[in-house]
Amino acid sequence: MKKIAILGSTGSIGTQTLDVAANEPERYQITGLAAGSNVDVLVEQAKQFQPQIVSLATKEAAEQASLALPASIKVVYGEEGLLEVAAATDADVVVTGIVGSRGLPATLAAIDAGKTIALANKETLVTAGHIVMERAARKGVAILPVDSEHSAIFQCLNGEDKSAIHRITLTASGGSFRDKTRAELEGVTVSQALNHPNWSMGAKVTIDSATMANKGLEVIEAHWLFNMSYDQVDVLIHPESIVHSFVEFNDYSVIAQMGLPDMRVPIQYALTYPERRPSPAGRMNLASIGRLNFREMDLERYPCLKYAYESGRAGASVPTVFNAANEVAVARFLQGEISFLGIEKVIETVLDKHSAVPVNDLAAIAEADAWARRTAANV
Ligand SMILES: NC(=O)C1=CN([C@@H]2O[C@H](COP(=O)(O)OP(=O)(O)OC[C@H]3O[C@@H](n4cnc5c(N)ncnc54)[C@H](OP(=O)(O)O)[C@@H]3O)[C@@H](O)[C@H]2O)C=CC1
Ligand SMILES: CC(=O)[C@@H](O)[C@H](O)COP(=O)(O)O
Ligand SMILES: [Mn+2]
Repeated sequence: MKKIAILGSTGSIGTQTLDVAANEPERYQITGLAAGSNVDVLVEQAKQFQPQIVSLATKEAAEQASLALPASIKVVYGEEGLLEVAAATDADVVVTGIVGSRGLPATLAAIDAGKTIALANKETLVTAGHIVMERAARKGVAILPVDSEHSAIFQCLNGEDKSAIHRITLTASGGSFRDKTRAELEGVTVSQALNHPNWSMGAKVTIDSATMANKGLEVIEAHWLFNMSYDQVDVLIHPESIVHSFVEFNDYSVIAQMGLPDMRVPIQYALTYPERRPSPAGRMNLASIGRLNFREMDLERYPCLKYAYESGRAGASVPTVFNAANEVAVARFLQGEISFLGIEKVIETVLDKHSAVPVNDLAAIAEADAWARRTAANV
């Protein structure tokens, strides 16, 4: 029986994790669930999975949930509540399905408590990859990728010697505007941007996918997860999202991982690793897909990816600033405050204003993050 705590249980990753668990209920026990404001969904989840503890973002939301749940389920709230779900249950694995760098303290708390991390929250590694990876290594804790591309690379690398890897390639669908020119991006709407062609995901990652900032975050995530230099991490446009990523070895043999775009496969693999189990996902039929397409990435078309590579290579506080500027810019776009092309403008302006500083501890990360958020809010 695998015991699981889920941070962000009401979101896209969280609900699909529970789908995986419900598919083989005898194999999983849900020990904790943390959500933001969606009380109704959290209460339903708690009634079905009977965790030891649930957490919501605010006291009011927690009080509402308490009224609907049996006394056997502890209800907590706020940052402390989130940390309690991350670290204080007897979970073996913590699934990090929260959005943004706000997931960092809970991820670190789970590592400190010796929990295996099933990592979906890529911003955690972008903002503080050196701290997270060092802490996990010191604690002997595994960080298993949930992000589809990184799960693919993880599966392709299975047991291979790192010195045998030439490079890894992350595939990118191109997002909701993959067939539009830059000129056509003027005036696109939020609802158009939220219409991803292949994946059904939360709003932030869907917008990141359209700007290609998502692939930028993923390049930095891959750098940390697989200890690769930025020259070894490539990106290729693949509109069908069937080849989830691939590894090229020194002998020029290439191993790719494929399947229908369904996050329940990488989520489940992080939960069952090193075992494979039948999953609730559909089976791929290449004959009916017929054709797979690939095209070169264009950094002029997708400047957010260029900024991500530059930020990753610069290191120090720059990836933290890139991530925070992007988070604020996406939130401003979703609120109708700035245009779609305004997202890249905000990131570019914040990066231009920033002078890199060392970020050796969490206080320095928090300072760089806060500076970037303040600056991005006023561009
Ligand atoms: N969705 C996907 O397919 C993929 C996602 N990822 C990554 O996974 C992460 C999650 O993405 P996704 O599931 O799409 O996001 P969603 O927006 O769908 O879900 C976010 C979750 O976080 C919860 N949350 C918000 N605020 C708080 C808080 N203060 N405390 C605790 N929980 C909170 C939300 O709760 P509530 O709704 O109750 O407010 C919700 O459960 C992101 O980093 C994303 O980049 C990576 C690969 C694929
Ligand atoms: C499903 C997943 O892993 C997302 O992060 C995905 O990467 C989005 O697709 P694109 O970034 O390829 O559009
Ligand atoms: Mn991904």
